[in-house]
Amino acid sequence: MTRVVLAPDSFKGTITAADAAASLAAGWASVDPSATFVHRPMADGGEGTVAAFAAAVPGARRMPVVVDGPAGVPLETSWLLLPPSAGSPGGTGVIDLASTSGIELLDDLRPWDADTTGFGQAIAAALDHGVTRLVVGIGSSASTDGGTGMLSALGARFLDASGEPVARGARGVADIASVDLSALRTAPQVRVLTDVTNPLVGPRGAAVVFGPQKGLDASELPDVDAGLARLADLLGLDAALPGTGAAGGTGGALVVWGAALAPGAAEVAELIGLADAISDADIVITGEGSYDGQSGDGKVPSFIAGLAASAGAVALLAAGRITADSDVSLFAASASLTDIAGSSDAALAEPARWLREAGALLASSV
Ligand SMILES: Nc1ncnc2c1ncn2[C@@H]1O[C@H](COP(=O)(O)OP(=O)(O)O)[C@@H](O)[C@H]1O
Ligand SMILES: O=C(O)[C@@H](CO)OP(=O)(O)O
Repeated sequence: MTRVVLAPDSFKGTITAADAAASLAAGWASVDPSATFVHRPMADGGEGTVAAFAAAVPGARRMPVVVDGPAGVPLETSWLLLPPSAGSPGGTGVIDLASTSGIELLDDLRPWDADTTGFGQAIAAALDHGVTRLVVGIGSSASTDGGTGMLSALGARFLDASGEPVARGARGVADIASVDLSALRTAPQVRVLTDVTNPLVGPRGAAVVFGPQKGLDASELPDVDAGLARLADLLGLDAALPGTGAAGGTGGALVVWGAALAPGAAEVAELIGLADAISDADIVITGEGSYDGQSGDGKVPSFIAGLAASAGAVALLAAGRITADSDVSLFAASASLTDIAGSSDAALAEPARWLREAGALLASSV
């Protein structure tokens, strides 16, 4: 009897990690009906982080909240309440920025006006509930506001040269002349799961690397980058610190709030007990939308491959696409939905169908 752990990341824009895991399991079972399955949908701090905790932690409860979404209109979303524990008698609040201020919540990109206010409002709701610990995931954001929206929702004030509050979003960052943190709410224990380790500014910074996917033109990047650099100066933040550039600079804002940043995949794996789940597994299947040259250290698939290797389990990969510059040598076998479906469009259109096929293919390959 084969013991299979399913631990994919979400396939951004097409299928959640939980649904990807279910499809892979169904495909595997069609070839190997006696196999047993443990579902551990993964996340890296970006989209699906709350869902990963919800799937893995008994007694976790979704807490509805209405926030100012990235489109500039109210958004019904939720944060997750984990039961009280020895280290956190008031319970733990899990919030991911992707669910409150994420790029997937937009029909049309708003690079200058989307902001992270909604994320701060969800954090405030968890604090109001009385949680004594926060786990927050950042990534998949719609904005490059340096986390000013989040800090504003927690009591900070960002003022222009005349002492007036600046506009929300990246638009206002350039106008910030002073910052008033006197009414900023006190942070409890906060663990931040960052999906990338980029610094706040410079050629690998939040604006230059992630601004274009949010809709910024190449010609606009230097101004946004310079605004973030000035903001870091005003906040006394080290703009070179790894992770400060996650989610449009929200990583940096969380450091200012007193939080510790940690690479998301490893931290999510630890918090959902993935090593335990893998310890007696024969096979571990992971995956993500695009397995490419950037899928190196820290991303979900390579991290899972390492965990599988240390547990003596066979690691397998299913990805929407697998690019030529990627390293698949970490896996005993891999399956590309694009190859199985015959085209990228087909793979994008029916991810669950092709993930079932991938599960069957992988089961036949070992
Ligand atoms: N079902 C799919 N088939 C083919 N490609 C996919 C599929 N789902 C997602 N992708 C590709 O993966 C990209 C997202 O990559 P992903 O690894 O999920 O996110 P990230 O890089 O932010 O962690 C999408 O832009 C898309 O091109
Ligand atoms: O939100 C962002 O700015 C980036 C980096 O954190 O997210 P993603 O890696 O999902 O593109």
